[in-house]
Amino acid sequence: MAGTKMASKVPVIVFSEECTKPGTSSWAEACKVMAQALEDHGCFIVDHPGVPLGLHDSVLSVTENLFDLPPETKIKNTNFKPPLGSVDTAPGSPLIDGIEKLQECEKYTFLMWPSGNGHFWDYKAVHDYGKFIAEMEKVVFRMVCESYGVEKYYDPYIDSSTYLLRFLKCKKPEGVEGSVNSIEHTDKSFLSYLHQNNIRGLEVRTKDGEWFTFNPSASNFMVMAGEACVAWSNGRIKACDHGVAVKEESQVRYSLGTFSYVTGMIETPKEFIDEAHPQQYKSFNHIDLLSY
Ligand SMILES: O=C(O)CCC(=O)C(=O)O
Ligand SMILES: [Fe+2]
Repeated sequence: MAGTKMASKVPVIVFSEECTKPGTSSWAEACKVMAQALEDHGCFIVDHPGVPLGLHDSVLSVTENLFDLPPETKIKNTNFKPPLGSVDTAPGSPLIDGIEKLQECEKYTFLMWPSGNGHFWDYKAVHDYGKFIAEMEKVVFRMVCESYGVEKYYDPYIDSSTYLLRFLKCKKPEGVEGSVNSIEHTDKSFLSYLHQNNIRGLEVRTKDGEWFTFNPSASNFMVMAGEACVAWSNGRIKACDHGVAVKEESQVRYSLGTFSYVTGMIETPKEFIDEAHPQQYKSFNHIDLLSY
């Protein structure tokens, strides 16, 4: 299949140059695979050959440095955004709200490292990562809009969407039998993008109810629909049920959860509504959903 490979039940879409060009046959094929995967499992994997060289290593190295900071430093971040995802949302868990904006990355970095130990590269790496995800969302959302014939909603959505990055750390303590599990949940984001180091852990529930383990790599991103996307699509798209189960002992799993959300109202396009599909969700403010 052009631009896509079915390595597993959760499809992998290769974001090659050809595939990310609207109008090509691989673009059309990817649109189909993406919409079907979102309806079936609420997720798909993007294998992105265009990840800038070194971005994966540099952003994970910032993640490690952040977790090495003392709790009294981490707690200085008073942005207790209600959870967009559901894992490790304790005060002080590192997060940057508005990762696509350089000044937000800068502000957070200086809050964490006020003595400034030459951390320009850190916030630059984090910001580059944010920009990269925001660009990926542009392709993903354009494909989604095209699949459902709702292209006119693309611009207003992209103009009002923003990205929250949560850094996550999980380690299975020595001597514990089985795996260390997080709770199974769906996110409240519009879309979530999960990327991580090489310690496996992320599991998603597929259409048939089985758990699928994400195989991490520097170029792989799990893209999941959150509850806001379900409401927007009038229930056509499913929210991805997922959790984290770390089985490898003494290994530290670092992951980056980027959650897109809209600063404003989520409204179901009328194209999703007809007699057979009556409107299921009233318009709502996305921020209100987060505190619900
Ligand atoms: O660590 C992960 O890969 C998953 C995190 C997650 O599901 C969340 O924060 O909502
Ligand atoms: Fe989540």
